[in-house]
Amino acid sequence: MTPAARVQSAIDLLDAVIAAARSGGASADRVASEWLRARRFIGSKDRRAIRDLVWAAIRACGEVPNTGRAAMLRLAQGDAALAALFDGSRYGPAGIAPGEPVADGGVAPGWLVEALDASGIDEAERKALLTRAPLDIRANTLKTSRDALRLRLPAPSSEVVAPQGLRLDTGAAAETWPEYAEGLFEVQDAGSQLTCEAFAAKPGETIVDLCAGAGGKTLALGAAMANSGRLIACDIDRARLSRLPERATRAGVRAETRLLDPGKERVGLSDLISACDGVLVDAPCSGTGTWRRNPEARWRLSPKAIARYAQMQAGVLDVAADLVRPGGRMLFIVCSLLDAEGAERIDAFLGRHRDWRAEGPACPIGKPRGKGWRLTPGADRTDGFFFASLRRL
Ligand SMILES: C[S@@+](CC[C@H](N)C(=O)[O-])C[C@H]1O[C@@H](n2cnc3c(N)ncnc32)[C@H](O)[C@@H]1O
Repeated sequence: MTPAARVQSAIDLLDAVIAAARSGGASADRVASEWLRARRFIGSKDRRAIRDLVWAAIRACGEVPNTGRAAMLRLAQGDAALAALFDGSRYGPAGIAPGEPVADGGVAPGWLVEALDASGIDEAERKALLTRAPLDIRANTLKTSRDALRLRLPAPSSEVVAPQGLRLDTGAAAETWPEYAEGLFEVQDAGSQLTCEAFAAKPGETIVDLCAGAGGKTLALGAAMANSGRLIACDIDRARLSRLPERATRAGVRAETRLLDPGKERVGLSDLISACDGVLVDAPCSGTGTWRRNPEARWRLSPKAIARYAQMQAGVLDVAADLVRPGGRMLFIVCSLLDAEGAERIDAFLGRHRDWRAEGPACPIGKPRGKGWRLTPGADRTDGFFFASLRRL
């Protein structure tokens, strides 16, 4: 493929990503995988170059662009070599017409920039939300140690502040390595690892991971508990939860799974009311802290969506509160940096539950935010998280 043909392919793929974002369809990652699967004739170097162009264009556009070409033109505004590829060559994009529409730049839609600003995320931090994320892994202490793992890995790594964390170069194909198949490590952002550390699950405890999804954090809790005690992973999403047992088997983690009925969570959890030492609430959220990995997610948000997430967060917090024994604890986590999904949710929870107190979560990096704690890509070089540690009196 010529460089210009790669640009035109990236424009075509962007059109598909934009259409999916507008209609609430599949994520950019899935759209790209399907688009490339249907074009097997495209070689691996070209695929990588097309993907890189598409993701760079997504990062460059704060609002959902009208067309893939307008998005690519926005990227080309800061890149003369890219602009020169709009040369009308065979398979390449047509030349740039005078006054041709260019997509808006910026970090995010205006209302969202304002909401981040009001939540103490300044311009430098907002820009950091769109940098490329490193690839972090967590040594699985059920099977190895961080030092032993480091010696076995086929690529260089550096230690991160999370006690079992290692950082690899972006793009390392870690999930294809035999050490991954053996369950010696999991791919998990260092910030996510630190939230699990802050929860401090211990052997012998009864722990519920209420919003377990496919088990990213469940596996870390299982390792911390050394498979002693009871670990119950719950979710309302059958497809996500069904991926957990296979991952747990690979990691050697013993965990029960429970599919809950939305709105009737307490029915499915009736045997665990006031019976848990701890409940982890990794609540559904807008994901504003994970734009480094999913930059197109910011095209899909709306004030209404944030309000819906806030309502869901209040709901799962109240369910979790019923499960914790007196003296027990809960850790609320969101990968969002908006106060509406973080500090404000905790204030509202404490207003509804007078028998609960917030405790400063133990974390070696980050900053306090309201009654919780925050990790940010700019200051902490992790995904963005808000988390709060709560104790039942
Ligand atoms: C942030 S994701 C969890 C990610 C997961 N803990 C991990 O580390 O990979 C939030 C999850 O909450 C689930 N969820 C939403 N509402 C819920 C509810 N009422 N009860 C339990 N889970 C819920 C969603 O299906 C989603 O899987």
